[in-house]
Amino acid sequence: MRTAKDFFAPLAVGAPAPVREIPARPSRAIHFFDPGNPKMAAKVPDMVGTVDVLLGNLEDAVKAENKEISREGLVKIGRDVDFGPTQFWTRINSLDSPWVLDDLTTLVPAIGDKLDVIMVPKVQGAEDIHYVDRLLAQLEAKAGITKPILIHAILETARGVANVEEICGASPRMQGISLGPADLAADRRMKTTRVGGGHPGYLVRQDAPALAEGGYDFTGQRAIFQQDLWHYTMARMVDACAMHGIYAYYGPFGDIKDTVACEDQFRNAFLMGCVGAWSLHPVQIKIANKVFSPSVEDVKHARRVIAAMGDGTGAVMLDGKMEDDASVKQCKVMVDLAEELAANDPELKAKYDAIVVD
Ligand SMILES: CCC(=O)SCCNC(=O)CCNC(=O)[C@H](O)C(C)(C)COP(=O)(O)OP(=O)(O)OC[C@H]1O[C@@H](n2cnc3c(N)ncnc32)[C@H](O)[C@@H]1OP(=O)(O)O
Ligand SMILES: O=CC(=O)O
Ligand SMILES: [Mg+2]
Repeated sequence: MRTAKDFFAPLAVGAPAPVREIPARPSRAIHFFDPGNPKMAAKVPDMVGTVDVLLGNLEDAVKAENKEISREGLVKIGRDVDFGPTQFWTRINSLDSPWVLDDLTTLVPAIGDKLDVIMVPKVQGAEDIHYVDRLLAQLEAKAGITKPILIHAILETARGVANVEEICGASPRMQGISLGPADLAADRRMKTTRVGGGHPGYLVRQDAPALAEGGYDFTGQRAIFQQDLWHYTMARMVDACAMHGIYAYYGPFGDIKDTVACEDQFRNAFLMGCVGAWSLHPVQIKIANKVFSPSVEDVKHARRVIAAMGDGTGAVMLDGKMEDDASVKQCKVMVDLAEELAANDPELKAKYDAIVVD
């Protein structure tokens, strides 16, 4: 384990100094595209400014025979496109794959000055982050890169979940973590066959009504309540990320046509502390942008509480509810996020600016 004195030292002579704090940049939707798919690649320049993160995916969903074409496509996009306010990320192949070394040794020299974050799939423990950390430092030094490339890990193995705290704290490059429900389900031997979302079989059933003569009626209709399969993992991930000052994300929602359930899944993540989710299809960008932006009502309420609480200490009654130091802190989280997002999103800024606090 690196000692505190060494934690922020560059891991290669000539590599840029690691950041001390992960910048709070908007990342409501991490939009996946295959850089080797000409139709998707052609859409990228026009998506700049409409989405917070554009991620060129090289891992799963790219056919083995197309890995090199996709990598070359990503280099071309990285060189040609001006990303403006939009972040540019990539997802490399897994660390045990035959492609990952070429991914890193090609991408960093070619477009390392454009890449904000590298997403690493199937992370099992801190050792995986240490490997990428050192290699990135060596490649950055060799290429003369001046801004350190950050690392984002996907939580999609049972061992990764068991080690999530150490993964989050493994390097000052750690930007955040996404839940990868599809691979995680397979690795855990869950009996689901979908990409994220709920499952109708994972439920709690209303108690059977009692009979007048004693006993219970097990034959009638009873309400069922579908439960969230991902709650435990999401909660562990959010706590681990918050503890290390990095960001948590829900990952993919594969039922592209079910925009309603997608919105629900994203909203659960937002409420639990995530800052964004993946978008697999352009239709999911709008959902993420909406859900991960505080609503006008929430911002208005938060501003009222902050105003009513003065210096932020003590207790007041507002609309019949007690507010105190802890509710002010929650309201500040909401208002700070709103301000961060509005700084990049004029439409959102206009909505928040129009709020009148009574
Ligand atoms: C499961 C765990 C994971 O690892 S999830 C992450 C890996 N998966 C991915 O990255 C999947 C990315 N998305 C896709 O491949 C496609 O969106 C899938 C889901 C296959 C659907 O594609 P398709 O049947 O073409 O959809 P469509 O006809 O509605 O497309 C309309 C136009 O939009 C385009 N489009 C589609 N997806 C994207 C995208 N992600 N980024 C940019 N453009 C996209 C299509 O090419 C199509 O374009 P056009 O109108 O024909 O010119
Ligand atoms: O990569 C994402 C997943 O769900 O698997
Ligand atoms: Mg996966």
